[in-house]
Amino acid sequence: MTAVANQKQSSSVHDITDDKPPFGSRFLTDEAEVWTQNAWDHVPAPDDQDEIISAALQRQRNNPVPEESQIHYNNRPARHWDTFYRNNANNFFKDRKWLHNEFRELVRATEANAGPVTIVEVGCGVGNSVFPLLATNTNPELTLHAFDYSQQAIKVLKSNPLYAAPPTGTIEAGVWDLTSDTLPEQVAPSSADIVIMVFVFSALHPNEWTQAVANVHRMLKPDGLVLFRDYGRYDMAQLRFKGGRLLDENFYIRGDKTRVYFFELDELALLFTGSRAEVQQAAATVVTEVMDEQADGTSIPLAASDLEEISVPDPQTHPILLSSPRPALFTTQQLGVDRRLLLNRKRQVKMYRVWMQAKFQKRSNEG
Ligand SMILES: C[S@@+](CC[C@H](N)C(=O)[O-])C[C@H]1O[C@@H](n2cnc3c(N)ncnc32)[C@H](O)[C@@H]1O
Repeated sequence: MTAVANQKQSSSVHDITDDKPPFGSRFLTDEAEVWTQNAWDHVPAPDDQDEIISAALQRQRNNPVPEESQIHYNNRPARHWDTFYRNNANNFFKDRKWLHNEFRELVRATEANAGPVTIVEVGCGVGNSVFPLLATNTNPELTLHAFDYSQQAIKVLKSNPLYAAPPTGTIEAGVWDLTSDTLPEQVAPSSADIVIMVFVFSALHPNEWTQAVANVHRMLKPDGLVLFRDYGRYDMAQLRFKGGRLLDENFYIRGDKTRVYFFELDELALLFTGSRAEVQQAAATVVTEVMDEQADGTSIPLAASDLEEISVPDPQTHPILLSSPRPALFTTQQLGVDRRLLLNRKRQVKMYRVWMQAKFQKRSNEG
């Protein structure tokens, strides 16, 4: 299967989860029931997962991308996304209708009486996150800014009829590189209430992470929120990469020349909050949330091993994060692993997906 086809499959994964109960509330108690649904939450990986991971990493490390090609892929990556959107227009990613289920702040921000709210999406693509928000928005004082470094993506986004005539609120899109050293001119420092980052951070080179986080921090108001969702370590999409795709540890080039990184919890915590210690803190929060769900009867107990998996930071943190002290820019409101077993019932295929989901809040004492 080509990487593009792989990606298509991962896109359809999002379709399956649309309009379903939020993050972590469908639990598989009886293995015999497995084929009765399209998706289950927090399903531990199969017993032989360690061997599957080792074999995949070995295969990938044995045949990494040669250095001269790395330069080619990492140089002006936006053009590869331009090609991607020229080939796929708005037919690839489905609308992310689940976004407001996962992040209730988005529901509040789009209510009629919410008052002035500014939301910025970085790496918006063709608008699969902003248009569902705009379509259901009843807040006349909502301002949506959508940025992507692919000119082609922004062109397609602007051709959406909702862009020219939003039912209420305003939307403005533009070309901007999240890793540049200035903010987009439409967004003043400390002016955004919410920044949405959905499957964009994984497209950056690890060398670009620090600047990207600094930019997001700079555009947010004190106490403003980052709503984050992206690929997690050893997701099925990572393990499927064959030889000739590995750029750096956990960082790959797809067949269409777009890049993708697979994150671990402690990496995200270090990047946004500056310390590993917050990982344990944050992980404990996630565990509590899951247990609260049990208390009100909506779910059933997690396996102990699953909880442990959430609360122990992975030692394989990218070296770039350990090379110098990180500033404590944000606090963590949510940081968790969303593990889902997705089933293709027709083909009787099980897919173990791993996503990271987080809410980071800009420290109020920061300007
Ligand atoms: C996987 S797509 C996700 C698109 C959109 N967020 C969604 O949910 O459908 C990743 C997007 O990030 C954009 N992107 C990657 N690196 C970027 C950067 N440095 N600055 C701005 N956009 C970037 C790509 O052009 C692409 O549109």
